[in-house]
Parts: sequence; structure tokens; C-alpha cells
Amino acid sequence: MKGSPSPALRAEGLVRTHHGESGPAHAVRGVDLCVRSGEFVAITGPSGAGKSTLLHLLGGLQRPDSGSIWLDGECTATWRETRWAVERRKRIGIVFQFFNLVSNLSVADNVELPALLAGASPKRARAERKALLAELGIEGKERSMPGELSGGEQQRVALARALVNHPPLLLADEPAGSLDSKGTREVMRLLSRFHERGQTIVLVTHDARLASAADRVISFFDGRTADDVALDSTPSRRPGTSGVLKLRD
Ligand SMILES: Nc1ncnc2c1ncn2[C@@H]1O[C@H](COP(=O)(O)OP(=O)(O)OP(=O)(O)O)[C@@H](O)[C@H]1O
Repeated sequence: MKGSPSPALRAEGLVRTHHGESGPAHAVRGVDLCVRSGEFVAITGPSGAGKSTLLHLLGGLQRPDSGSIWLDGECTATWRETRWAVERRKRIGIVFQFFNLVSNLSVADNVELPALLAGASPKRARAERKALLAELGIEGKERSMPGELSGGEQQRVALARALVNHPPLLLADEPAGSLDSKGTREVMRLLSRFHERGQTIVLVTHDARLASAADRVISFFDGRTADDVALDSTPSRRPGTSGVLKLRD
């Protein structure tokens, strides 16, 4: 394989059961996954299939009951909360459906915060924030509070925040789930643009249009991988057009 000798992300035998008031929910029931560096993988499936739980396991936001996760070939089994938090800052950007911006911080501060926490100087954090907000088309909103922005604008700020430390891996959980079709198209274009530059992306979505921007679509059903198909990546295919589904050899 060209580039990194290890996959960007590998998971083996992941199992996670939630214990809620209505009894156990077997959200993830033994999942193996391998994502190459630079690959864009979409995970789709019905509500309750376990997609978010899987993404949370991959980002260290929840721990598996069993199974293991490797990031760039490094086993994470011994990582505790603080180590995951440190590694997330450097290696994993996460975008959530409902943005999860800090409501009492300005747009600028929301985006700069992860850079400062990762040790960047204020000058560097500011420069990164400016570049990203310009790239995402929301310069001029730096002083706004998240509540003053449209859903699409908030999602772009969330994307800027996730990418401010240049993490090699981006995990996105229904990043257009609360947006209208224009907002969805914008998110799709942005994800495609970052993917074209080599960003590794794992996207959880119900939305077939968003999934069509990926290299590979994994269908998830009842806590397990039901199907894994590569999308046609002929040069004529441009991100944002619907990909031709082709069964993997
Ligand atoms: N914190 C929790 N406590 C108890 N049960 C949970 C918890 N989180 C998820 N579950 C249950 O685990 C199962 C999988 O949920 P999950 O959110 O991972 O699915 P999903 O595929 O992402 O669904 P959706 O597309 O609706 O977001 C569901 O039955 C859900 O009710």
C-alpha cells in the first residue's frame, strides 16, 4: 500500500451494549472495520442500527465491552480518558449532528479553543481559524455567537473546529442531519473537498446523497456490518454526483 503502511483506522471484534432503563441494547455486536489513509467511508443504516455508537467507539468517546481499535497501527486498548482526549486533539476531528458548539463562546473562540488546548500559540490558533473560516466561506462571522448563525453556518463552524488541528482522521456523525437540502449539499461539497486533499473520513449518515460522496459505503444493520460496497471512482465521477454502486471484488 502506498503511503502509511498501516490503515488509518482498524477495528476488530467491537462489541458494545448499552444498559438503559428499558434493558440492554446490543448496539454494536462484533464489528470489524479497516479504513485506509485518505479513504472516505460512509456508514449507513436504519435508525437504532448502532451507527452512532460505532462512531463513538472509534473516536474513544465510549469504550467497547470487547474488541480493539488501532489508529495508524497503534493499539488503543490501554488508553484511558485523558490519553484519548489528547490523541483526539491531535489525530481525530469529530463533527456531530447538532454541532455541539460552545454556546457562550464566539465563533472565533469555538474554532481556536482546540488549537490552544493542543498547545498552539494564540497567534497560530488565530491564523488557523482565519484560514479555515475563509475556506469554509464564513469569514466575517468570527464575533457572532453560535445561536446567531443558521444551521448550515453552525455546521461549517463545527467542521472548522474539528479540522483546526489538521487531524488525519475526521469522524462525522450525521453532519447534515439537521440541515435542509441546501445545507446538506454544502456539507457534501466540503467533505468532498477535504477528502480530495487526502483527509481520511468516516461518515455516519442516513442520507444517500451524502453517502454518494464516499469511496465506500458500509451498510449497518442491527449492530453489524451488513454490506460493504465500493463506489465507482472513475475519473469522470465528481464528488457530489451520485456514484454508481459497484460490488467490491
Ligand atoms: N446511552 C444509551 N443508553 C441506552 N441505550 C442506548 C444509548 N445510546 C444508544 N442506545 C441504544 O443503542 C441502540 C443503537 O443506538 P445508536 O444511536 O448507536 O443507533 P444509530 O444507528 O446511530 O441510530 P440513529 O440513526 O437514530 O441515530 C439503540 O437501540 C439505542 O436506543
